[in-house]
Order: sequence, then C-alpha cells, then structure tokens
Amino acid sequence: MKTLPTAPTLYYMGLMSGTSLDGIDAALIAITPTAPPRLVATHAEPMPEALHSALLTLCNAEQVSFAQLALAENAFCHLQAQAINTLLAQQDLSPSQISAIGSHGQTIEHAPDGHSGGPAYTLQLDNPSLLAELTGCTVVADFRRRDLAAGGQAAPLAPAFHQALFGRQTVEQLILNLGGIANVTWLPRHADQPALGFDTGPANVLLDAWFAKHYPSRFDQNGTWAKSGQVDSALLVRFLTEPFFRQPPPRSTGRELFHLTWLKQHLTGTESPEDVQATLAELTAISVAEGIKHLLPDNQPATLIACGGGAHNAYLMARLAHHLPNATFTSPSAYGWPEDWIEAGAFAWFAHQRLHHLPGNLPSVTGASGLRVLGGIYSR
Ligand SMILES: Nc1ncnc2c1ncn2[C@@H]1O[C@H](COP(=O)(O)OP(=O)(O)OP(=O)(O)O)[C@@H](O)[C@H]1O
Ligand SMILES: CC(=O)N[C@H]1[C@@H]2OC[C@@H](O2)[C@@H](O)[C@@H]1O[C@H](C)C(=O)O
Repeated sequence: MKTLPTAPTLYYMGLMSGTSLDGIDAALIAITPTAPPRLVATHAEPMPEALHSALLTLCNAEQVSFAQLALAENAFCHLQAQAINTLLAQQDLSPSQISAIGSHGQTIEHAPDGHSGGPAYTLQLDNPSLLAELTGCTVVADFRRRDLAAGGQAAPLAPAFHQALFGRQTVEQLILNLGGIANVTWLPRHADQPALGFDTGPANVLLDAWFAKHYPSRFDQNGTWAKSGQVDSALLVRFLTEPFFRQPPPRSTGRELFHLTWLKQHLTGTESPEDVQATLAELTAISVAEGIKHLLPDNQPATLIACGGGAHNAYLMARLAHHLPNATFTSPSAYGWPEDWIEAGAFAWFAHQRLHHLPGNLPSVTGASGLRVLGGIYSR
C-alpha cells in the first residue's frame, strides 16, 4: 500500500455528475492548512447508455414511479462506487486513507424558486449509505438542501471552492464553468468585497440535445457542426426572450427549463439544423457574455479561467472571446487543475468543509440568509 505524507495533509475524493449526464468524475485532492487544495489524481467513469437514458427520462418526466427512481439511484450509486474503487486501486490507496468522499449525486430537478408559486426544492439522486458500504469510505452528501432551506438557490455552490482555489489576485478574476449549464464566479481583487456568481443559462445542454437528434453521438466535437452553420439572428432574438436571461442574481437553472421542447418552441421549422446549432452556440456565448458584463459593468480587464467540457469546444470559445474582447482567457491548468476536474474537486473540498464544521455556501452568491455547514455525514 502506498504511503501518503502524514498529517497535516488530508485526502478527500469528490464525485460529480453534472447536467450533461456524460459520466461520473472522481477527483482525489489533498488539503493542507497552508496551501490551496491540490489535485492529486482523477478518474472519469463513462455513463453507460442504459443509465444515461434512464436518467434523461427522469429529468424530464411528467410522471415517474418510485421503483424507477430507486433503481436509477442504485445503478448510479454502483457507478459512483466503481469510479471511487478504480481511483483507489489506481493510486494504491486504502479507504481508510481517505477522510471522506464528497458526493454531489445526480440532479434530477432543480426548482429553487418553486413551481407556480409552490415551495422551492432541489432533487439529487444519491444513496450515500450504499456508497459507504460499496467503498468502505465515509461519505458526505446532500450539499444543496441546507442552503435552499436557508432561503438560498442551492446553486451554484462552486464559487466558494473557486475562492479557496484561486484566491484574490491583483486583477479581477472570473471563473466560467461551461458544463451542461454555464455558471460564472467573480472574485474581486479586494478581500472586503464578497465573491459573486450565478448560472448564466445553457452551456452545452441544448447543443448536446440538438446534436444527438441529428447524429449518433453525444456532442459536437470542437463545435465543428455549429461552425458549419450560420447564426440565425431572428431565432437568436426569440431564444433571448426567455425571462431567465433577465432575472437578476441570485439565480440558477437546469434541464427542467432548458430542454429540447424549450428549443423546439422557438423554431419555425424552416431553419437548417446546422444553423440552429450555430445559433445555440451563439446563445451560450451571448448569455455568458451578458452575465459577465453584469459583473463587470465598466468592461474592465479581467482574467477569465474557463473550465468544464465546453472549454474544449474551440468554436464556442472563439465566439466567447469575440463577445468578451477585454477578457484574458486562461486555463485552470496553470494552477494544476485541468478544466475537467474543478467540479469533482469542489465536492471533495465541500466534504472537508463539512467534516471540519466549516461553511460551504456563499450567501453573496446563493442568496441564503447566512453561511451554512452543508451536507450530512455517512460514516464508514
Ligand atoms: N472536445 C469537445 N468539443 C465540444 N464539446 C465538448 C468537448 N468536450 C466536452 N464537451 C462538452 O462538454 C460537456 C461535458 O461537460 P461537463 O462534464 O463539464 O458537464 P457537466 O459537469 O455534466 O455539467 P454541469 O457543470 O452543468 O453540471 C459535453 O456534454 C460536451 O457538450
Ligand atoms: C442544481 C444543480 O445541480 N446545478 C448545477 C448545474 O451545473 C452547473 C450549474 O448548473 C451549477 O449551478 C450547478 O453545479 C455546480 C457544481 C455548482 O453548484 O456550482
């Protein structure tokens, strides 16, 4: 068995499966009292087609049975355990060397403002008890609902981790996550100003859905198909009538708003498929750029750290750079964190926060009435 450096270094694993439903990301991180969290190792467990389609069905279902929910949750948990156990084996680590796993679970529905005047809720499928049994590790889970209970949006949570990771620099820093949904964090230079952040709208969720309708794979590699089309400005204007884009922060969203039916509602039926894809890429770029302009009203120079799968989409990144001429784009790899691992790393860090009774949320981001310790502990 590998010998890890002894205390005060603590090791955590984080599990994230986001709105793209592309797989489960597992990150092993190291935490010391004196340095930002360090990424040690990673493993991505692809989502098998059957589970992908079961989860997709649940996300947009009008009606589901308890059995459907419970079985999908257990299948998801077995995949999480496979991700953790693979990472442990790869690193030659035993479960007892890991302080805890932070498990995000799979968001099935997110209604932070309630539906039709009803109470707010956010629902993540997760079975931390089973995960503790299958891995032999302590599991921390259910990170979002305490923030929601305190009047917050329960999302985005990553800005608190961005602050721990990137700290305050001499320039304004923006961290952009381009997952299924896009979210942005603003870290001001001055420590007396709170960090801000919110979801800007779709990143890849609509691009993926439209692509998969026309091609037998899950996403438009490098945005090649989008690039082959023309932006349809009338369609873009129709997309931008969506009230979410004008909602002031705190705000968060998900698949329950941005799905194929939402997209089809705006089509006249005369658009070519590649023009729709180009227009969806433009929608992502413009809604992100508008969100960022809200954070930087004077268009002042800022460093933009781009993360998430969309950071690999060359066409999308070119459109973003076009709409944000004053931003200097950079990669989180410069900090030792490749773009695909920030979110999984974040949930490892949230587990550490929980075990040490430290807050995980930023009320300036989520709108919660105060700092809260997030999540519950399932001991090994
Ligand atoms: N080379 C690439 N070219 C184009 N798009 C890509 C590429 N690589 C990844 N993507 C996009 O990134 C998506 C996955 O991103 P990511 O894993 O960050 O999402 P997520 O974590 O599921 O979402 P969220 O942050 O909303 O929870 C894919 O579905 C795809 O759309
Ligand atoms: C409810 C939910 O799962 N939201 C996700 C989703 O994916 C991106 C964006 O929408 C963000 O709000 C959030 O995830 C990240 C990890 C967050 O909470 O910061």
